[in-house]
Order: sequence, then structure tokens, then C-alpha cells
Amino acid sequence: MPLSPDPYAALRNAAKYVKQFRSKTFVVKLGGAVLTDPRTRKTACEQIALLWAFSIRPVVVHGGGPELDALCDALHLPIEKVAGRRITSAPVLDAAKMVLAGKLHTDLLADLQAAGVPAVGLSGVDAGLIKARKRPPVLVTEPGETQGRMVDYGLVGDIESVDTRVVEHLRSADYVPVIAPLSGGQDGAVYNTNADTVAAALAAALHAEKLFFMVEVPGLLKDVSDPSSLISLATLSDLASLEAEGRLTGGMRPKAHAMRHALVGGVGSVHLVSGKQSDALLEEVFTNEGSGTMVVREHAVKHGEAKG
Ligand SMILES: Nc1ncnc2c1ncn2[C@@H]1O[C@H](COP(=O)(O)OP(=O)(O)O)[C@@H](O)[C@H]1O
Ligand SMILES: CC(=O)N[C@@H](CCC(=O)OP(=O)(O)O)C(=O)O
Repeated sequence: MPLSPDPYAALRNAAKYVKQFRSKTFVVKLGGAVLTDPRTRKTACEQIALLWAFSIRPVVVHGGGPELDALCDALHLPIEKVAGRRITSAPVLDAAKMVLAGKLHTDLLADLQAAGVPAVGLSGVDAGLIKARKRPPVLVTEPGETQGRMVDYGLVGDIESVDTRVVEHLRSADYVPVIAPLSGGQDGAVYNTNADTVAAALAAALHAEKLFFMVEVPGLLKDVSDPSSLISLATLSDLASLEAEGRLTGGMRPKAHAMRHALVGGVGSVHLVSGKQSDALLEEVFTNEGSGTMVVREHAVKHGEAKG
């Protein structure tokens, strides 16, 4: 969607945000659905390149769930997810390394390079960036269920610490870090960690201004089956109500948890934007109305006011 019919008015309006966000850290998490389609991946990279050109400092975290599903399928490995997180056996973890720190990661780096972003790839294992411990069996209650059940997620890591030094080091030399969602444990262990969780922990540790989730849908929806039910602005308590009403399912559950973690951890705002609709990220950053959902701790911004 064009910013405005008057290009100079659009430019003046965008300039206000360019000034406001110069040198600020934006963590951008690219979801699996956006990455799987080469066209949407390329469009996402071009938008990140524009943020970079405007002196915003992006840090990219990527998922890759659908591509990992495809490899598991090809290898006849089970695909089991509970509350949006994968049950990860040793062979599934090997497949995760191949996809998340391998093919998908490299293809994303190549697209970012092509868009003019000096991207450098890391996983959470590099330089102890994301340290985790194996998640113990936990009680999980799915929406619609009255009773929870104990779930052993296997080789899934719960984040214990984030050491941002390698990220800061790259940023001080003007590189853009691109992080795959694997984490390191004791004695050389490697764990699979949900990419939303990694993005939120990193955004909090870097004191990011904003955290973006680029997803398949237009943003947070009141009714997941109705794309027109977009919620443009939400608080943490709105998020809790939606969750209690069972309106957040599948991958939106770890995302809701991640949004909460980031906001409580000091990130200014969290945004859900479409990775399918062209320029949705730019529209969310550089226009008053935005394109997706902005989530804030509490209502300092009233409906109808600028989102930026
Ligand atoms: N209330 C909701 N609003 C928007 N999306 C929702 C909602 N509840 C569940 N979802 C689902 O969550 C998905 C996003 O999570 P996920 O599949 O993990 O995305 P990604 O892997 O791309 O980050 C959406 O595509 C949608 O199917
Ligand atoms: C533990 C866990 O669930 N890990 C995720 C990591 C990838 C991911 O999060 O990818 P998306 O962002 O595309 O969902 C997985 O195995 O699918």
C-alpha cells in the first residue's frame, strides 16, 4: 500500500520516524512461513535493507519450522509439536542443525547480502550467545483442554543467559548479525530453542527499541480464521485476555510468551507484521497507522494516535 497519495507528505511523515529511530536497535524475527517462499524472503530482506539504509540497527533472528518439518518428513522423522514447540529427539535435533544453521540460514544470508545488508550468520551456540538448559518435562494445557498433560520436549533448551558480546562486536564493525535458533548447554550440548523465544531474549538483552515478528497473517487477530479481525494496538493485559479466551493457538502461544518476556524485559514495543503483504514492515515503522499489531506494556498510546 502506498504511504500517501502525496509523495512529499509521505516523505515528511516518514522523516519524523527516520529521525526518531536513527541508531536504535530493532530485532526482526523472520518466521518460517516468510522464509520458505523465496519471494517473501527476498521482500523481507529488502525491507530490512531499507531500515539499515536509514541508520536503524537491525538484528535478525530467523525461524524455519516449515522447512524443518519438510526435512523431518523426507527423513521419516516424527513431527510432533505441543503448544507451538517441537518435541526434539536426537535425530530431529540433527535435522534442526541442518536446516536452521545450514541451508535456510545460508539462503537468508545470501538474500540479505543481495539486498545490500552486510549480514553475518551465527547461531545461539556461537561464542556462548544463547546458553540454555534442557527443558524438564512440563505440564501443558492446550486451548480447549480442561486438564493439562506432562510433556517431555526432549532436546529443547530453556534459555538461561544471553551473552551479547559477539553481537555487539559485529555491530561495532557495522555488520548485521543473523541468528539461528539453536542454543548451547553444558558439556557441549546443543538444544533446539523456539525462534520467538530467542528473539525476545535477545531483544531484551540488547535493550532493543522494537521487536518485530514477521508472520504469515496480517498481525494479531481476534479470530484467527478472519484476517479482517486485525487488532491494531494491544496491551499485555489484552494479550492475556485473548489467551484466556483460547484465541491464541499453535505458534502464537510461544509468540505471546515471547512478547510478554520482551516487554517486561524493557523492549519499547513489539510488533506483529505480515511477511506476505509487501512493505508491511516499512508501513509499520514509518507510518502513523502502521500495518499490523503493536503490543505495548500498557496504554500510553491511545487508539487513533500515531503508532511509531
Ligand atoms: N489470534 C491469532 N492471531 C494471529 N495468528 C494466530 C492467532 N492464533 C494462532 N495464530 C497462528 O499463529 C501463526 C503464527 O505463528 P507461527 O506459525 O509460529 O509463525 P512463524 O513460524 O511464521 O513465526 C499464524 O500464522 C496463525 O496461524
Ligand atoms: C523448540 C522449537 O519449537 N523450535 C523450533 C525452532 C524453529 C522455529 O522456531 O521456527 P518458526 O519461527 O518458523 O516457528 C522448531 O523446531 O520448529
